[in-house]
Amino acid sequence: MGTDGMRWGDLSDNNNEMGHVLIIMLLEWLLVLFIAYCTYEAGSSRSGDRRSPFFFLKKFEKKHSASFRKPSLQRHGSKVYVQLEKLDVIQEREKVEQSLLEHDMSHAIVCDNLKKVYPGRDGNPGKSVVRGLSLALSQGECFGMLGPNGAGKTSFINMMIGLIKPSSGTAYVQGLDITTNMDQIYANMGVCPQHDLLWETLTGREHLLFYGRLKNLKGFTLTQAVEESLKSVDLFNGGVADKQAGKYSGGMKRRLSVAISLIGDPKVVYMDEPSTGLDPASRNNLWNVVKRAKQNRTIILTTHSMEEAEHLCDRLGIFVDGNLQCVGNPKELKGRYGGSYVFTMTTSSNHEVDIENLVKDLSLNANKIYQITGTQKFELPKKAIKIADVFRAVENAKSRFQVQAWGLADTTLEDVFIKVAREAQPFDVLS
Ligand SMILES: Nc1ncnc2c1ncn2[C@@H]1O[C@H](COP(=O)(O)OP(=O)(O)OP(=O)(O)O)[C@@H](O)[C@H]1O
Repeated sequence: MGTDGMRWGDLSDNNNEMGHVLIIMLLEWLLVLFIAYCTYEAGSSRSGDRRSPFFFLKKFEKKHSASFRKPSLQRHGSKVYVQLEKLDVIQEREKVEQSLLEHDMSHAIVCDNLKKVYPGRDGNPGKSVVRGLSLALSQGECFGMLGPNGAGKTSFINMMIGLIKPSSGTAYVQGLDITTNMDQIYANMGVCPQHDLLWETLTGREHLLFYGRLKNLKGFTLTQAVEESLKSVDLFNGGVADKQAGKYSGGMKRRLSVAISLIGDPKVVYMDEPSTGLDPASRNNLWNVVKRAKQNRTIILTTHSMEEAEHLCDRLGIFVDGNLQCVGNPKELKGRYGGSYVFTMTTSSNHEVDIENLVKDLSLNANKIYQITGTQKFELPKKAIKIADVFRAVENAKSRFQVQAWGLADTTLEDVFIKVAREAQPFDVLS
């Protein structure tokens, strides 16, 4: 008949290998469990994108690459670009990496090394206009994108709204990937383009009804949303809403474009130079609309107006030649890049040298920002000068020659912009 088989007591018997067998089975079980976890994680990620089964190695990989990233060389045609990332930009990139790694949903928009290269034509090399933009924007944040003409701001927005495809990298809007889930993103996105895209023969109300329907609003909800929208941009009273858009003033058209971008309560809105071409009163009106709209929405706004940026935005990024040069709130940027006073003096042109000498006496480290027919502007390092000394020097100059005007001011956002844009150009391109 059969034997009793193995018993727990036999484990201590050196004549059988049962102890070893159990240890091997335990190790195999742990290994299979780990492989199953990796396979599951690789198949389920935010936005439905597949992750590498070796995603767990990324933590080490990222740390390694971050420390080597600072100055990097890129070749485009005959030009060599030196990328010198500033600490704030590096920190923003790390924030993006962390957010992606942890599936952090507190960010409404996450751009992950977004790049755009327009293909070259007639044998010319391609044009790189967005060179690896990494940005993480919180829910409810209004982010201002500043930059000189041709910096790549519109190209960036066009990628975000699905008009053009990124050449590499991607962005996530509320966890949805712009390269694969644009249809879902559209349902919760609003756009105010740089130039008003309106039908001259349709009224303001008809525009909003049309765009409201595109956002899946129907019946009473649609009528109510249109009415609220018209009221919020001051196009409701006096029958304005039922006038053809072709008869609207520039300010009214712009306000209608902003209203269109906000209909259906989208959680993410892009505004490309919303107040361009408006007179100060219309611009103030529009700013009030945007300010009201900021609650609970993430807005990316491009602008050439420093006043607008300071007025509306929680954070700003200065974008030059496809690269983010700095990022922070307006106060931080002024503090970081503005360790100086701006001294301006206007005299007749034959006293320009006297002014240069006056400034040199105040501080040998002063920098001339510009000189235009008798008006000179200098940066004076705050640490090196006393305001009283400046006043004394100006009084002294006034006793010797005619000073038409002068001023001493703290750094403005415009000074920061000029400084950052100017510093970025010579370093970025070494031909
Ligand atoms: N479809 C295209 N093909 C090739 N080059 C393009 C294309 N669209 C834009 N560019 C070029 O890309 C660069 C960036 O243009 P973009 O409009 O994105 O800049 P921007 O910062 O929005 O400028 P602005 O402030 O003047 O609106 C410019 O040099 C422009 O000529």
